[in-house]
Amino acid sequence: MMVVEVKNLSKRIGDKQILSDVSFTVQKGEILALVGPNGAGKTTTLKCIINAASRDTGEVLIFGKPFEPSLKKNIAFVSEHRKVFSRLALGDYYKMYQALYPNWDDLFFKNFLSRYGFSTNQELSKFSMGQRTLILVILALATNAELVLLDEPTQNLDPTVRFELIQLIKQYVQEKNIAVIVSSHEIFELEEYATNIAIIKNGRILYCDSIDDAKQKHRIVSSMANLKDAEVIGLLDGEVLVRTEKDMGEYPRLNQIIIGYLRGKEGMQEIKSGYCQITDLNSI
Ligand SMILES: Nc1ncnc2c1ncn2[C@@H]1O[C@H](COP(=O)(O)OP(=O)(O)OP(=O)(O)O)[C@@H](O)[C@H]1O
Repeated sequence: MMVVEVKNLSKRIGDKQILSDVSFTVQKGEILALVGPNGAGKTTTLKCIINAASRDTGEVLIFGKPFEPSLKKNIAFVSEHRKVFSRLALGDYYKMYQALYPNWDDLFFKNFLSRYGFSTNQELSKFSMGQRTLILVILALATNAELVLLDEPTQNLDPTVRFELIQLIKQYVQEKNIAVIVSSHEIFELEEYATNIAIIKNGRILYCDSIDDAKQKHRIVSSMANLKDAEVIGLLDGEVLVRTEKDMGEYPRLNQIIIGYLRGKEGMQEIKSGYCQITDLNSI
């Protein structure tokens, strides 16, 4: 079932085009990773989905409908800046979320509290940035909302907590059959939990697909390979990411697909007669 449909979203601020014709969909059971460099438009896209930022053109449908306030109880969002109300304790947040979200999963949240031993009397603003990130992501999952948006959910987390959180997100999506959109720079860890990928650069989606299909459709080949039946996507160190239906080269890992699209063909002198030549890989 379709949870989010983003159709041809464009947005300009002043004379800067922030988003250009952004389109993708997210279904139940999917974890879509929105990846791209700083300033690519990831946070703006998330904000447009939850109606926290305006758009110039395009459409966003959530559960098949344009945004309306009643949808809020079915959407949870963890923002990039982890802003929290000063003076509100973790216990206050717990009560607030419980009241706002009718499907609140109390057992899940209580298990989390006992697992980490966090005091509900401590002000949320007094937790470390990593602890605050963890708490806000767990609060978002405990809402049982059918759409969860997480901006950089593993930022500032130590490796153990990061691993546990990734497992929790994965397990939670599978068990509850919800949809998650994650904005992330952590391209090496995405393979562990994302099911779909949307690569964004300069406000444009360069590629969007399920990760399994993306791997099927691309190959890593030598820079001197015959590329007659392949579309060159981008350069990796000494190798090339290509899109092809031919069984050539090796299947890529997700991070190679992402880097290939983000780097593009820059540094490639020319592609002629089916062969590509690399000029200076160190310049990429
Ligand atoms: N309110 C604003 N006024 C002016 N420019 C803005 C505003 N909000 C965002 N931008 C610009 O829009 C672009 C996209 O920003 P956005 O925060 O969506 O990127 P991002 O991909 O989330 O980046 P990061 O990975 O650094 O968090 C940036 O160039 C940013 O400077």
